[in-house]
Amino acid sequence: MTAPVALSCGEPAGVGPELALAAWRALGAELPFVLIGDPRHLPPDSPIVQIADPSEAAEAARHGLPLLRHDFDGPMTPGTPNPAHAQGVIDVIARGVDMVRSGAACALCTAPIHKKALQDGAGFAYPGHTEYLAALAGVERVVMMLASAALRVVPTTIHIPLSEVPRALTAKLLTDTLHITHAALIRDFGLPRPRIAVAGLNPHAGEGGAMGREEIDMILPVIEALRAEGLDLHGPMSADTMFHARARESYDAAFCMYHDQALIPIKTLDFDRGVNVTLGLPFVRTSPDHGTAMDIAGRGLANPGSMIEALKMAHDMGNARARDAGRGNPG
Ligand SMILES: NC(=O)c1ccc[n+]([C@@H]2O[C@H](COP(=O)([O-])OP(=O)(O)OC[C@H]3O[C@@H](n4cnc5c(N)ncnc54)[C@H](O)[C@@H]3O)[C@@H](O)[C@H]2O)c1
Ligand SMILES: N[C@H](C(=O)O)[C@H](O)COP(=O)(O)O
Repeated sequence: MTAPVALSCGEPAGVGPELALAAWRALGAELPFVLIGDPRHLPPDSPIVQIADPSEAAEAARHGLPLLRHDFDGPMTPGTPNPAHAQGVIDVIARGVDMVRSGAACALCTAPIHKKALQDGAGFAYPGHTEYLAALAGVERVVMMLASAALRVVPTTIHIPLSEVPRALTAKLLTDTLHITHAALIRDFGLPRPRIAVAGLNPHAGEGGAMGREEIDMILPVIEALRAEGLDLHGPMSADTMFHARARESYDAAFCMYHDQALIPIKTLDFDRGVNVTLGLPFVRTSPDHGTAMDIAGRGLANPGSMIEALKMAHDMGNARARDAGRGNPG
């Protein structure tokens, strides 16, 4: 029997807990996952099955939402984070990582956290899951990808102010991020020769140096060096014209320079099915593409599509990696 996906509860006052329930209603026992969280944070009368061990999840999922209990102190009001919950949210993520690293779970899926609430409530030192998971795994460099049937995107820089992006972009960062992306497209997305389109940083990809020199001084030399290694890279491309339907047919992933350059197109095209997946970790981690949606939390309005896709991707990738490991294939 395959291990379940571990689903961390995320911000209790956000839409995470209700989406876990909606995902169980959609997936049932077909795709066993276990929510790590506090049963009091789910809608009243939710069909929860509390379990003591992840190995019980598959059977439990036939009857209700499998839940590994993690108690939080203090009340939960939908839409308003309780600072007393912040440390618990962080601890649940770490518990999920322990489960997947021990083999008790096949992959980790994370419900959204409210970053500022964690900073204010518990001094959380990381801008998001991505950086926290890298620290927990002891990995220096990980990569954020958002993926859906319509598009895959990678932002090279992630959670930093826009004003700091040009300084943060270095040839080494671009090279490492492209290597990780390329390897993951082969290993986890089954693309033997992935085509990667690399965006420029500036309008019109710098217009030959008239609107910025990062393309000439750094991005193009990195592309040329990696092409010499055999990577199928195109660019630097003008970011404004690389996301229309015809352009998207020419590549498997769009490699972008900063957060919104990458995330605006995918959230515009496929907000209800986009999945955030962290590349470069020693385990599989996915998440829905949206945040805590405080404005609609607890009202039954949240669309579970992205959570369902995130659970499916976690399950499929986690099991594919386990099969590869069984065959002695490091991927
Ligand atoms: N994986 C994560 O942990 C993650 C991802 C993105 C944002 N966040 C965090 O979430 C918090 C809120 O961020 P935000 O307001 O920018 O983005 P958001 O995605 O929470 O909300 C943006 C808008 O989309 C709507 N929305 C979001 N999810 C929806 C769903 N499933 N169904 C229907 N409508 C939905 C919201 O109601 C809101 O109007 C921030 O703290 C942010 O950092 C966390
Ligand atoms: N950058 C992501 C987004 O905007 O959708 C989001 O903040 C998630 O980041 P983490 O997975 O690092 O929490």
